[in-house]
Amino acid sequence: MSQTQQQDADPRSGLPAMIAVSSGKGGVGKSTVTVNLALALRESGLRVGIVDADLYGPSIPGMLGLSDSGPPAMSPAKKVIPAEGHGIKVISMAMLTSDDKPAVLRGPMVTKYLQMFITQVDWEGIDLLLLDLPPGTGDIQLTLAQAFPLNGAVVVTTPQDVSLRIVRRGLRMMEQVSVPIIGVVENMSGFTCPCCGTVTDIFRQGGGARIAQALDVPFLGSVPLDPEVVESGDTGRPAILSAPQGKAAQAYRDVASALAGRVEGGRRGLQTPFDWQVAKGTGQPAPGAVDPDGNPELPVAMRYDDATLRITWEDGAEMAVNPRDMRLACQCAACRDEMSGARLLDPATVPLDVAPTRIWNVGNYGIGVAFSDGHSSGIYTFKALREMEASDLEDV
Ligand SMILES: Nc1ncnc2c1ncn2[C@@H]1O[C@H](COP(=O)(O)OP(=O)(O)OP(=O)(O)O)[C@@H](O)[C@H]1O
Repeated sequence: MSQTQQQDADPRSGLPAMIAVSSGKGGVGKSTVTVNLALALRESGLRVGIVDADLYGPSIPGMLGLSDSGPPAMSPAKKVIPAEGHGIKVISMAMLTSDDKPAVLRGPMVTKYLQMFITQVDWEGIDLLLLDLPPGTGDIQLTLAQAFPLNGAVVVTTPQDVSLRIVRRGLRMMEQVSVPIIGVVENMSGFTCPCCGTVTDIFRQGGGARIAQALDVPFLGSVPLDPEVVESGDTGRPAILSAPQGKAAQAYRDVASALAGRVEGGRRGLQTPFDWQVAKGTGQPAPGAVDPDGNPELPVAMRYDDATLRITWEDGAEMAVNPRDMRLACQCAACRDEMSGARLLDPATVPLDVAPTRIWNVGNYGIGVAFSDGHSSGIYTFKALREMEASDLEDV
């Protein structure tokens, strides 16, 4: 297969919208929120899939009654067919390993599995993929945020004030890789009495809303602590289905509609993913809207003419980038010494008319560029690109 053919078959293109569900620490009910949200969104007409990205502690199949689904089958197009429980398609490490064989994976394998879960699974027809992340802010979270253009992240927390610091860490990580925070969900907020339905606050109430306010992100709603939720999770029939009129089910529906509203209204910048074959003139990313109060480090349009890459930023600023300056500014390990930052690339080896042949998005925070001199390992963050405008370029 030629390089061009490979590029045409970019497995990231045509992916559904993706939302990560994360939490600063384990046991706050993130997976339970994920399955119930998926079902609530399905009730509202969306076709939803779940990627159980908690490779070391997969729990989604059990919650959807799929504990014995066995290894997944392959489609004629050689894609993995996800299992389906209560109308929700799901892929999980639990389907690939048996219970008594825990997944022991080193970093590169983690990346490989996550990429496989997203690009090698038949998600055809799915509108929205929820990614149930493992708790915390480690490798898996970063890999996903960097490799795929996540539309946003939902952070699940419990009401106690002590969660604030932990949630803040999670939000910062998402911020660093430009994944927008869709909002905070407070779980186990108040206890619902199974006899009379009265809600009693066990922890100090409203911690989730306070966290959201303190960190200046939207609050999506609270889900009560409800024995029905535990029971239904254990039996593979989530609360939305087993007690559809219950307080918890109603709370999940409220969170789902707040989430859906924010996803639809919240798309900004260039439309991602994109894989722009600059040399062939195909796949140019569709532009987003300019907003004078917008993000100065978010590109909303890119075009290439007159041997110049022209970028429009959300704040309306226009920038013209010379492709050779861009090539010489490459920060990849082949072009820069990782320790000292000194340039390893000899400018004399870069043709004066070097041009980008292909530009693709890297997550939500940058672009990868393939140049006509054959170099394609550089990543240009939006922040670095915007700063190129002001910086003195090195002598060439
Ligand atoms: N609103 C709720 N009311 C009562 N119990 C709940 C609620 N939400 C979750 N739980 C229970 O809390 C336990 C942990 O939930 P879950 O596995 O969803 O957490 P998690 O944050 O995904 O954990 P981890 O990331 O460590 O796997 C489960 O037994 C679940 O049934």
